[in-house]
Amino acid sequence: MSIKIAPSILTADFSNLGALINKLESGGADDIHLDIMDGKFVPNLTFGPLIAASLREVTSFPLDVHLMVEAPERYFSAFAKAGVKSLTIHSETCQHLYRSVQLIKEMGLKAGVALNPATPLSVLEYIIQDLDLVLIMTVNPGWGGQEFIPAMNRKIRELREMLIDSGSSADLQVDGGINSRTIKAAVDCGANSLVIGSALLKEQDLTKAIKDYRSLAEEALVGSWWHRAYQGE
Ligand SMILES: O=C(CO)[C@@H](O)[C@H](O)COP(=O)(O)O
Ligand SMILES: [Fe+2]
Repeated sequence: MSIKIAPSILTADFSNLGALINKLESGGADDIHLDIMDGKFVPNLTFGPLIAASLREVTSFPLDVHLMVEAPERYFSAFAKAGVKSLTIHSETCQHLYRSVQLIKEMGLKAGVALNPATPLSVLEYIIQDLDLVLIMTVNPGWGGQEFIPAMNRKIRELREMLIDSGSSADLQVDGGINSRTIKAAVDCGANSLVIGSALLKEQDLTKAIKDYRSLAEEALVGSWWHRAYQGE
């Protein structure tokens, strides 16, 4: 199981997005995390598939889409046409979560499910084997720059146990408030994919910052309780 660093561009200077993406790519990030908000499921409003398609023009970097929108199925095909790699939908927004996951996979994309802080892991019980990624919200969705909710570490640990028990090698992604103070405990508990927004984008030297975050996370991974379960993969 490898560590993945997925910068979120939510707090970026949007007048200069192409240049930022190129810097993150050459700086060694694994994916770019795109936060799509509809002003309904979450109060904030961001952008949609057109921006994803424009970014696709300037980079071949994997685009990882986090859909914080009601009835997300309405946008699957537009994002697929925009050339994104993965779509992560919130369980709270889907009447038919299983069907929505299948639709994403039928479009040839990786499928993820995100859970708000208060949503129990039990919603994943009968679907976990179909997922490429599970995203644990470690803040309330809607804005960058919030504080990590400490109670989420137990949830991360319990989800990692579920993934191991079901033989799944899906990524366990954490999103919200990840920084140099919180990254170690999140990986210790079971996270391997780290969305980092404001803490990363405030750095002058993005290459160094990505490298430093990766080192902190890899060190925590090697010392973690769950690392050995994936050896030999
Ligand atoms: O999905 C979200 C917020 O809803 C995130 O992707 C944040 O944008 C991460 O930003 P930081 O908490 O790292 O600043
Ligand atoms: Fe996100």
